Amino acid sequence: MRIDIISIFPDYFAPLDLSLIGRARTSGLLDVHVHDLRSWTHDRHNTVDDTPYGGGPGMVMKPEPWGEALDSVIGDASARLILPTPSGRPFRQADAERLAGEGHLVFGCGRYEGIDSRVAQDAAARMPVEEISIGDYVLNGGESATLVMVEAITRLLPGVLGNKESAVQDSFASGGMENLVEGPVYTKPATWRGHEVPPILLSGNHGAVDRWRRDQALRKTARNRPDLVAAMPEEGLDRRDREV
Ligand SMILES: N#Cc1c(-c2ccc3cc[nH]c3c2)n[nH]c1N
Repeated sequence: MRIDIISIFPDYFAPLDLSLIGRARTSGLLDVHVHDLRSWTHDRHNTVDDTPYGGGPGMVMKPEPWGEALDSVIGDASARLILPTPSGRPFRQADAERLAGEGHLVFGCGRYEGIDSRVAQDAAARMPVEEISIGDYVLNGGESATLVMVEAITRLLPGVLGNKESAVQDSFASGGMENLVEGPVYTKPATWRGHEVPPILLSGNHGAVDRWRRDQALRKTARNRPDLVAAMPEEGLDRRDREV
């Protein structure tokens, strides 16, 4: 997979040199390029914003630099443009799984009051464009959202997660624990500050451990995410599972 990221704060993406994603880049599993939007400005102040038509507070990102940047970065017809925005469709695990199957993703990181809307309109004539939000809270720009989405997507690529990590047991992952959050996890020592590891986990009875883990995941989901429990089909859940 190739990922291009366009931002006025390219240094924001230094974390993509670290850990599993950094290793995936080094090994060639993942090809990430970060671009400074100001590279496509031509005035002495490298201007990327201007006042909004119709008035109102703040500034809007000018279309010209974005148009030139996207023309330059998107050489192939297979690219998909992702625009993080608070007004976008909610980003879910299913989106991460879907986008992990793409060959080329381009992330356009807005700032200020956003990017001139004609940029998405113009791009949509040439490629799929998705406006996506990572949650119902306000950030100062699209960079944090892009980091979140890049991590959620690229960790699913074959070979990125090592033997020590697993995408199967994750919260929200498919494979029988859909729509459940993860239950509690434990490691050595068996006793720590008087706290014992649940004996079932030391029993060696894998069937009983799996049932216990699903029960714990259901309980935690009911406690922390009653919205997910309410959305579950009736079969497979008893009254106790719905108790907080
Ligand atoms: N995704 C997302 C966002 C944002 C966001 C994204 C882009 C810009 C550009 C200026 N302000 C922004 C906020 N806020 N909250 C989210 N969930």
